[in-house]
Amino acid sequence: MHVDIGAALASAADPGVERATLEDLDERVAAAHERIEQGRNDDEFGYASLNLPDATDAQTIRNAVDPVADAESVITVGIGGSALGAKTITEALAEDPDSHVVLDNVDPEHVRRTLDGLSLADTAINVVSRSGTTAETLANFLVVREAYEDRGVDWTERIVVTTGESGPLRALADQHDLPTLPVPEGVPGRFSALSSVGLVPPAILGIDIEGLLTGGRAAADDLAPSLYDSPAYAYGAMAYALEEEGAIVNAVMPYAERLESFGEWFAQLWAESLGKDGRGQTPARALGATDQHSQLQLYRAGHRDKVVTFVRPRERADVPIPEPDHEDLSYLAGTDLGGLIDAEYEATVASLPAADRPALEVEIDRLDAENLGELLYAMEAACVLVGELADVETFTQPAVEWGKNATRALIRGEDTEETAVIDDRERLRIGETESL
Ligand SMILES: O=P(O)(O)OC[C@H]1O[C@H](O)[C@H](O)[C@@H](O)[C@@H]1O
Repeated sequence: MHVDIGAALASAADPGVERATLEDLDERVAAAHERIEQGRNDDEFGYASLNLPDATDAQTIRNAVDPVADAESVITVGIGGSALGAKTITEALAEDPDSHVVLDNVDPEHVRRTLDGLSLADTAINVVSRSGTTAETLANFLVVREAYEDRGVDWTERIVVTTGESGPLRALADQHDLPTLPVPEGVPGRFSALSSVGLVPPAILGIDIEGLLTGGRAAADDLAPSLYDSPAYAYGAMAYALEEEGAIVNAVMPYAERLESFGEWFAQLWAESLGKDGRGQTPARALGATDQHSQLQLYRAGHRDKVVTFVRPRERADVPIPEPDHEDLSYLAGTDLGGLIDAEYEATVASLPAADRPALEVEIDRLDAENLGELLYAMEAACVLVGELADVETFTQPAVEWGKNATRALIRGEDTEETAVIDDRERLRIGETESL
């Protein structure tokens, strides 16, 4: 993996980072690296995430999924960090991307249609909740369970549960004697892709989970006390410095359909980890080349509050473009779709500094298990570095808890501080037909 920061230097873009600023920042990167290494050595909460490539035992995961390894597809019941890692990995690496279905939302129509469309006898259930208490996950689990029963399929034979030591999900797993994997100690959900939390569906679908861990290990070995020696830290340091210069939006634009969910995973990582104390880049999601034809207008000519992060695999399987039978299309003769998407990538990256707007490039060799493991780990390390530089509590998410508590109180019909806020919130309804 490598990172190119040239198009985000002040000589190329505004907002941009002066080389002198980077030199100064490099000393802070060295100090942050020392702090991160200390945390890793002590397996401290959060920092322990960066030890997962060594700490995760792939064989334990393979043993746990063995009873369901014949499944043709997997349904994951989980949300946020308990779903997005697995979703990202299977979307990128599974032979059939539709073989992994994620029920993270509780939109009833979506849940019903998803279950109706699956052959449940051939579908393994992967239930994941670090806390074991998340309402969406527990509710969907009960619905999924009943769907299996209704179709005469023994769900207890098709399931793997990943959860913590306590909580309702753990209690249910014990009660029904279900195969259960633990969540890793000291690792917040959004940092747990390279653990049982993210690797069960890939293992069931025959993905090289050992390769993912090998890639993670390679990225860990690349962490160094200078941003000039470490692609992950170079990315993190630039993201931090760009935010300081006003780039408060980070639009992640992979040039690979199979990396579309990577943008979703990155968004949670960045937002929940760094959105604190009145700061943090807002992650935006785009897909190359598709969004060149929609969002790019804003990125080149809108507010000067953004950096675009381009991500691409350098090699990919190709599809030749058939000989055109119209002279206006002769420029496509002898080319292929890979050549076209690469040309679009080069053109779009260059188009940003040409409009005085910053871009960062992250390139991996190809989209395989090792390179994906490297990419996920490197982005986690970059995020931890930004947290150190910005001096925020990277590994907590107190602002999310408010909504979770309020939802639970509403469902239970309790009067709490949160429900009072909901009752009292200001409204100015236009075109109201009837009150709820
Ligand atoms: O794994 P769970 O405990 O079910 O949590 C799932 C998600 O819930 C919350 O919204 C947290 O903010 C996320 O960080 C977490 O990934």
